Amino acid sequence: MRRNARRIRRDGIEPMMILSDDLEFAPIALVTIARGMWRYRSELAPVTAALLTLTSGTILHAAYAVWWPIVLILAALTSWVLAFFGRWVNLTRPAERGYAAATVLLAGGWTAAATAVGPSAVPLPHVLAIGTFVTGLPWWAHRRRRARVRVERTLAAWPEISQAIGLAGSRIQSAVVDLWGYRARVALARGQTVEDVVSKLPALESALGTRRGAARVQPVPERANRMELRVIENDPHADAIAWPGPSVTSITQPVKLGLFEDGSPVRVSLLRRHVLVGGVAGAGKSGGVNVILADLSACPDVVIWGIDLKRGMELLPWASCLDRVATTAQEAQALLRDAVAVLDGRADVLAQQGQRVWQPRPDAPALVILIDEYAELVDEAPEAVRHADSIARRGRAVAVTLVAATQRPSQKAMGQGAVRSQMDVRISFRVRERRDVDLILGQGMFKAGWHSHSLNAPGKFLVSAPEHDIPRRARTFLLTDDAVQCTTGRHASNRPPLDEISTAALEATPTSADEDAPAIACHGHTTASHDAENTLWTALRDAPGEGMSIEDLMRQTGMGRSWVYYRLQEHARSGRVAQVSRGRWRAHPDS
Ligand SMILES: Nc1ncnc2c1ncn2[C@@H]1O[C@H](COP(=O)(O)OP(=O)(O)OP(=O)(O)O)[C@@H](O)[C@H]1O
Repeated sequence: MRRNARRIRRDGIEPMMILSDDLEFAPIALVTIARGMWRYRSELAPVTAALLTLTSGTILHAAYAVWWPIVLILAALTSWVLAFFGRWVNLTRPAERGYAAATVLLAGGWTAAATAVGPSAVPLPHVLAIGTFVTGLPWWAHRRRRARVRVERTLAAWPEISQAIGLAGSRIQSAVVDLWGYRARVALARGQTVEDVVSKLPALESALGTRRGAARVQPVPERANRMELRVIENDPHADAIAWPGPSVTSITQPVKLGLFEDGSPVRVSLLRRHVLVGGVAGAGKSGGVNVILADLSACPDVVIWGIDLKRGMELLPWASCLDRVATTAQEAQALLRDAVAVLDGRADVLAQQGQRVWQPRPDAPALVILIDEYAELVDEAPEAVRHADSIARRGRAVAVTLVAATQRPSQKAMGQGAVRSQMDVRISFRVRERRDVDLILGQGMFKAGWHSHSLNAPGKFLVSAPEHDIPRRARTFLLTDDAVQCTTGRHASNRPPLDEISTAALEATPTSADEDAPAIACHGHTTASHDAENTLWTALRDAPGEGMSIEDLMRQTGMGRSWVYYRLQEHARSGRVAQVSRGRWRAHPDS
C-alpha cells in the first residue's frame, strides 16, 4: 500500500485519499469487495451457483456418498417441474423454462456424480468450470434480467434522488420492469402530494438519468400518499398504430380510440355525451375524428350528421355513411337548426310518454353531429352557434350530441356560449402553450399533471372523461385513405334513417329561405325537395328490372338517406313502388 502511495506521488498525481499506516487495510478491502459482490450479485449468480454446487458435492461425498441416486432423481424431478410448471414461478417464456430445467439437470447431475466419486475426480472439475461458463452465457445476455438489475440499481439510489429533488422521506415500495420501461409504486412522505411530484418531473427525470419526457406520475386513487412512477424507455407509440377495424356495433358500447402506453385500449363511451377535440394544426384532431366516425359508422343505432366548413375536405370521404353533410355556413346553420327541431320533437314525445331518456335503437337512433373546426362555424355562422349551444345544454337525454373539433377552444372560438362547459369528454392532442391545456381539458388540469403541451407526435392525446380521470398518454389509431374507403363501402348500405318522431319534427319545422340552400344531403323540407321528389319518381319509373339501390337514388336526387328512405316507404305503402330485392327499388309497372 505504501509502495502504491509512493508511486502515485512519483507520477506527480495528487492522491485523493491518504491511508495512514494505522488504518486497518484488510477490513476496508473486505467491505469493499463484499459491497462489490452484493452490487454485482446478479452478474455473479452463475459463479455463486457453481460454488454452491461444488460445496454440496463435497459435503455429500464426505458424509452420504451412497445417496447419489436420490440426488439424481431429485434433480430430474425438479427439472421436469420447472419445464412444465415454470410459469408459476414467473418463467413466462418457453425458452426461460427450458433454460432453467437444463441448468438444474446439469447442476443436479454434476452433484450426483460428485457425491458418488468425489468433486475432484477427473473430469468433474473441468465439467463444472465449462458448465458454469456455458450456462452463464444466456444468463448474462438475458435482456429482461439486465433491465431489472439496471432498474434496481437506479431505484436503490432513491433516498439520494428524493433528497435532491425535494421529496425527502418518500420510499419505493415495489418496482416492475416491462417491455417499455419500468413502473414503481412510491410511498410519499407525510404532507407530500402527487401534485408536488408532478411539478418536479423535469428534476426527477434528470435525477433518474432518463430522456426528457420519459417519466409519468399517476395517483393511486385509493391512497393520497401513494403514486405510481412510470418511466418509458422504449416509446410504445413510436410507430403509427393501424386501425384494427370497428370496435363496436352499437353506440351504447364504448368506442376504442387508440392505445395507452401500456398497450391497453382507450375506450370511451359516446352515448349521451358531447365531445371536445382540441390541439394545434397537424396534431391529429381529424385523425381522431376519423376513428370516432369509423366506429360510429358501424353502429346501426346512430345517425351521423357532419359540418365541415373546410369545403368538406375532412368529412366528404365519409359522405356515404353520413345522413347529412353541411359544407357552407348556410347549410351548417340549417343543419343545426334541424338538430334542435329533432331534439325538441323527441323531448315532446318523451314527455308525453312519461319517459326521461331516449334509448337508441336501429329504429330510434341516436343523432351525433360532428363539427370539424368549430371556430370556423363561430366566425362564419354565428347564428348556428345558438343552436349548438341549445344542443349542448339539452341534447343528452334525447341522444342528440355534438363532437366538436377545434384548434384552440378559447371562449371566443367557442362562441361565448355554454358549449365548452357542456363537453363531457375532452380529448387533447398536442397544444402549443401550457394554458391551452386548461382551455381544452378544463381549469386546473395542467397543474394536475395533464401535460398535453409535451405530447411529441401526431395522434398522441390525453383523454378526460368520467371513466378517465388520470393523465395517461395514448395514441389514436391511424386510418389510411384505403381504410376509410373500405369502411364506408362496408357500412354505407346499413346506415339507418332518422326515426319517424324525428322526421315528423323536421317536417313540422318552419324553414327560413336564407338557411335552406340545398345541402349535400338534407331532409324533405328543403326548397329542393319538390324537384327531388320528381327526380326520384322518374328514376324509379325508369329503373331497370333489378331496381335502383338507395345510393343510386341518393345520387340522382341529391338528397339524404333518410329522405330517400321515407319517400320509398311512403310510395311502398300506397303501392306505387316495390322492393325488387334487398335494398333495390323500382316503380310498380301498373303505377
Ligand atoms: N394516430 C396517428 N398516428 C400517426 N400519424 C398520425 C396520427 N394522426 C395523425 N397523424 C399524422 O399527422 C398528420 C396530421 O393529422 P391531422 O390532419 O389529423 O391533424 P389536425 O390536427 O386535424 O390538423 P388540422 O387542424 O390542420 O386539420 C396526418 O397527415 C397524419 O400523417
